[in-house]
Amino acid sequence: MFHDNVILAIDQGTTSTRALAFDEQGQVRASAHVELAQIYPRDGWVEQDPDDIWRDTLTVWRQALEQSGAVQLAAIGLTNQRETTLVWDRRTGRAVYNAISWQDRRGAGRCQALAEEGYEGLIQVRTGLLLDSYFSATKVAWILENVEGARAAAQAGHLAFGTIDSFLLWRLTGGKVHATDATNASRTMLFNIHSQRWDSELLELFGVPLAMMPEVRDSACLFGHTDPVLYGRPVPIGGMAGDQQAALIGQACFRNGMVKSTYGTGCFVLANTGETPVSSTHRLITTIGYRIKGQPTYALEGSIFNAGSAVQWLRDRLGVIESARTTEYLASGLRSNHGVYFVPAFTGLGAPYWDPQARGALFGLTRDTGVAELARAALESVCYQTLDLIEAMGGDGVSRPRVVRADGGMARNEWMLKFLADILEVSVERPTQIETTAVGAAVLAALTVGLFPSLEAAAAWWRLDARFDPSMNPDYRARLCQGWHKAVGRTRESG
Ligand SMILES: Nc1ncnc2c1ncn2[C@@H]1O[C@H](COP(=O)(O)OP(=O)(O)O)[C@@H](O)[C@H]1O
Ligand SMILES: O=P(O)(O)OC[C@H](O)CO
Repeated sequence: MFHDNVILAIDQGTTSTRALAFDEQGQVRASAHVELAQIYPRDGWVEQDPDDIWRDTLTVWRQALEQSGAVQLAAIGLTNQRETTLVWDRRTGRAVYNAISWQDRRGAGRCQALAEEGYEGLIQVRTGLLLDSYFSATKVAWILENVEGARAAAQAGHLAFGTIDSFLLWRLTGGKVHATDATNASRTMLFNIHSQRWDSELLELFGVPLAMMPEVRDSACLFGHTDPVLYGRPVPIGGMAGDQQAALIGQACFRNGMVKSTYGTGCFVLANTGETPVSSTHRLITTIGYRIKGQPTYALEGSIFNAGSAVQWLRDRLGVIESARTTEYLASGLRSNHGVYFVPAFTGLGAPYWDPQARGALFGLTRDTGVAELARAALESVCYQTLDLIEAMGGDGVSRPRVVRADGGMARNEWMLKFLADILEVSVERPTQIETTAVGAAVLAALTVGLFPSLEAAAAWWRLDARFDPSMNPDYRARLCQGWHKAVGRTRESG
């Protein structure tokens, strides 16, 4: 049935939009990507142009499909940067304001005020999230309060809210379907992760009418068909999930306790915690990993805001390395980091610290410190930050995994993966396909069109490329980790 057919995964990310065409064995037949511009209207504000997002989606779809040489497009799976918020007019399909990015901090004051009024506990219990402007609630509230006529139009039922998945689904189906999946809903701070419904009290708290909200569906289901004008015939859209949850699926982390860690600009570690949500006392997020046939599988998540961005900074701002790849050669040329630590808190520290005031710092510099030490310290910082998350998860009762599955662009760096294994004291596995986000979206769509009998069967698409085992002397490791924690402490004091 699938011979010469492909499943198309569309991955609408923060800095780029990608499409990958997968064959029935899970092999990538073709891919295309386009960079997405960010708009910075004010300090702390980050937006994107909804029409760019839509145009790029169609461009990468067409390019990938053309290159794949496939006879038929069997189904589409969507995955997306999460939390980014859009409000559009159902009558025209046009967004009433730019997409407000997950990175946008304009809702911080509102969150602070709500925290002072004592809402943190309620929000954590209902949504699994920390009260933070990272999530969608304060973004949609801002649009309703600041875009002329928005509130009245929303009350009259003309406006629709959605994260990027929902917006693309609306456009792809020609304005026929307004829905999202449970993983994306769980990032809005308006969704009750226990009842699996929009929370009326939270909607009221943020002044968001229920009529604006998309229907919440399973991550794998027939969301709708594309408008025939797009491909000549309707194509089923069979899967949707937020990008980090899609990576959990793409990494085949289907059993309770399995952990994946994605290293791109930032780093997101997710542990599958099974059918019971684990409530964190260590400032991690409880989120929906995926929902299949009405049954949610929960995950515990730790987000690090700066990982690959530390390497980018060395390359683009300091200009001391030619490419991200050279960090591997530089780091492996040293016997030790000579006490140099880099805390890349460019935009504050994420989990488990959640310190927006902290700023980046370098420690332990001497006259002998050179580019190699800086490059190595940047790579090491990503590993130490992962350790902090794994330890926080341990504190929340998630037993230390035996293996961490790593992916994302930075997982190309083998020196880093070996150091990660040493610091975590667990094995690190890298799959052959490090674009696991797209794999996850394709898996969900493939499940819906009957390529897999169950989600777990999609583990057949996961193939090991390389495994890194820990071998560092425990005392030496303990000294290194101590140095890191001292550096983080000093960074926070100086913020
Ligand atoms: N070999 C490498 N060593 C270290 N860092 C790398 C390497 N290759 C890519 N990176 C870093 O990984 C990031 C790119 O990963 P990618 O998954 O494409 O990111 P995103 O999807 O967040 O834009 C960049 O920040 C880059 O600096
Ligand atoms: O687009 P990415 O890969 O940077 O991922 C963004 C996350 O989904 C934000 O929560």
